[in-house]
Amino acid sequence: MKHAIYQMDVIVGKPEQNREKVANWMEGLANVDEIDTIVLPEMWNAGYALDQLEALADDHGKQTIEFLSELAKKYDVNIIGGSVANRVNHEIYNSSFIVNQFGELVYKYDKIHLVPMLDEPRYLTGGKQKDKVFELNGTKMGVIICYDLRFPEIIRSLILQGAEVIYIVAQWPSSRKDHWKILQQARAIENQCYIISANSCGRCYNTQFAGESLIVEPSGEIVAKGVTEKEATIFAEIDLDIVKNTRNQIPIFTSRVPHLYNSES
Ligand SMILES: NC(=O)CCC(=O)C(=O)O
Repeated sequence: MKHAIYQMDVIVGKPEQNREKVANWMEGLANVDEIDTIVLPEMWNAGYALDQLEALADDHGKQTIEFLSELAKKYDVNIIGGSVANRVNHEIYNSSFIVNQFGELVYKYDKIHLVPMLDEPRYLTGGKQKDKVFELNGTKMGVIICYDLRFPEIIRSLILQGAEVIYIVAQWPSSRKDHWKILQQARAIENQCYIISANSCGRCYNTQFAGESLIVEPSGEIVAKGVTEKEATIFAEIDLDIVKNTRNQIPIFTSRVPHLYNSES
């Protein structure tokens, strides 16, 4: 599966301009014919203009779904639609929409863990649905949003549902970029899966976002990486046989003893 990740400098508070930016980026992908899946970052419609989201959030994700569907059909690609500010009645969620190459919405995920350091709990509502895997081209996958990366339980849950690839869409700050890299490598190793991340790279008020979007193999090796704090397109092909081989060589999923784990839930 060939991927193109958009490490985007999101224009804060300007959904229309950001949609135009994404459309132009796709238009400019020289080899779009060969790409199977596109990945966008977190909150790419409005950025972290949290105090303006009442006016800027997409109503029931309608505009976003329509926009992503059209692009998916036009370029014959699956789209891991990053996430957008999404108004559902009186609440605003940080929601990811996944669209397949036929333009069909295959999954929606609302970010569960809201970030106190970015004031998200004041403006957003946390997702209430349980995480689920989705399928693209016959492969089970999962998506999480940024801060979710700090909660290993959510990725393990997706893996136990059969996911072989986990997408992380993010606006992760430069100030904690070591965590960004190390946590992704750890999640890839402990779950023997691919981790594919799209981070943003610009500034929002006083926060600089790190870029450094990654593709990490099940061994923890980084096979592709975006530049630091600048816009970039990261191309990488993943080989799902590597997941199977890794799981055969170090069979952690048959060695697990779940009835001895003192789970909280
Ligand atoms: N957008 C985010 O969720 C940022 C997460 C973050 O800053 C952190 O986990 O550290």
